[in-house]
Amino acid sequence: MSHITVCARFRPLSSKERRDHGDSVSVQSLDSETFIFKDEKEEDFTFSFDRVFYQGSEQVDVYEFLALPIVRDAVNAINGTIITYGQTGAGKTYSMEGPSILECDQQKKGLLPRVVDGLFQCIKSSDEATKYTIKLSMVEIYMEKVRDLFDLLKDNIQIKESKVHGILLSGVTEVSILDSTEALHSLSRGIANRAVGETQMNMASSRSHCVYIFTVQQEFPKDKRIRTGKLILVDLAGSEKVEKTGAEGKLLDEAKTINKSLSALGNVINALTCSPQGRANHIPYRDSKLTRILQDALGGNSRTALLCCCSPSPSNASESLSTLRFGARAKHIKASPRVSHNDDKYTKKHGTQSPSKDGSCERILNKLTEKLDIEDVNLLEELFILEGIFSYPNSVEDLELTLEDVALRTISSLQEALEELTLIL
Ligand SMILES: Nc1ncnc2c1ncn2[C@@H]1O[C@H](COP(=O)(O)OP(=O)(O)OP(=O)(O)O)[C@@H](O)[C@H]1O
Repeated sequence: MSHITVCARFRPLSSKERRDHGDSVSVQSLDSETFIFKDEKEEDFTFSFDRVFYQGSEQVDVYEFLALPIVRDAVNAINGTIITYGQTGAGKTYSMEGPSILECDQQKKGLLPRVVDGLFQCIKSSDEATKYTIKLSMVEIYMEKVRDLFDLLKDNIQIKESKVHGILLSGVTEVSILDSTEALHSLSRGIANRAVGETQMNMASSRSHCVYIFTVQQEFPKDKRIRTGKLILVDLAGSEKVEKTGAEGKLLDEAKTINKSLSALGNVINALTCSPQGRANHIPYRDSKLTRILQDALGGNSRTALLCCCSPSPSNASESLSTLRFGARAKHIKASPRVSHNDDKYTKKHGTQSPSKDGSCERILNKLTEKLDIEDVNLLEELFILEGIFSYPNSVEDLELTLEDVALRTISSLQEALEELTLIL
């Protein structure tokens, strides 16, 4: 079963497009899921998506279909990702933010402010005893560097991987948000910082990927159990081809980097799509910062929604066609979301991922082989794998993450042992 929701959205014609081509459009609706698209050579292509939002569509419809199920899941510790894809000017930011985060009429509010409202509404209607904490981080990926939008001095954030928390942005600012108003002010601050950075670097927002990360933590007072759901929204850089931008020098470098990271995204999607059922083949997440940040999101423990934004005008037909093809390919991703417990017992029970030993394990085991029986070594190896200690720390942060992983797993083992004892007594 596929857990990626792929939708297409056509924005209204712009005044320039109207001037150039009058009211003519390349898209002919068949129903709410299927349409015929006419390319530059007047050839017809039929596309089917989970939902198609035509020119007159409302922001609320996009939110309710695409985002609301993911928001509900995030509050229940299932990770979620919402991505807007398309050429510059296709409506990605309009769909994501609306005309403005802080000041815009209710009807035009974009996904972000609606997601914020949705999160707090879900929390309000959930079990009162459960304690929720929501944190927000905002980063921008520009020229393969990750910049903290709440602290512009942190302009080269490193991406780390923890067995418990999955993909992490090392040292990124996390802002605690207590209600919708506070969240919107924080988002607006991040967006304003993005503009400041752009001026500093002489760059346009369409040339970078903007990533919004909401971390929703649940604490159950009865047993102090903690579950975390991560909700990531990504407003991608424009997907137009390099040659069409007519770029030179720095602009050409930017365009190439964007194309590289978007094709890395395409390659990851392809690898996931082509993976034989139940067989783990190599997924090239490490080929770009974007795919690395989205690793958890695309690879399994998440629900993902992709909004393919297009211009309906014949003047943009070739770019719209490539956006739609990207979406059609993504539709084949197979992923199974799971609840993010802060231990890996679930994974073990369900057998979705088994830790593999890497060089550090091998090094220690080789050394031990010299002194111990092969049976002892085999037992140790089993222990390594069970404990999931398989990454050799190459920095203090890595070491801290590994220790935290082990500590959390130990705590949860103790909790489980205590539960079992309580049942016996
Ligand atoms: N659904 C829509 N309804 C009304 N106006 C829209 C819609 N989508 C986009 N627009 C308008 O079209 C223009 C371009 O949209 P937008 O800035 O969202 O594009 P974009 O894909 O984010 O481009 P960039 O890559 O430059 O960020 C804006 O003026 C926006 O207000």
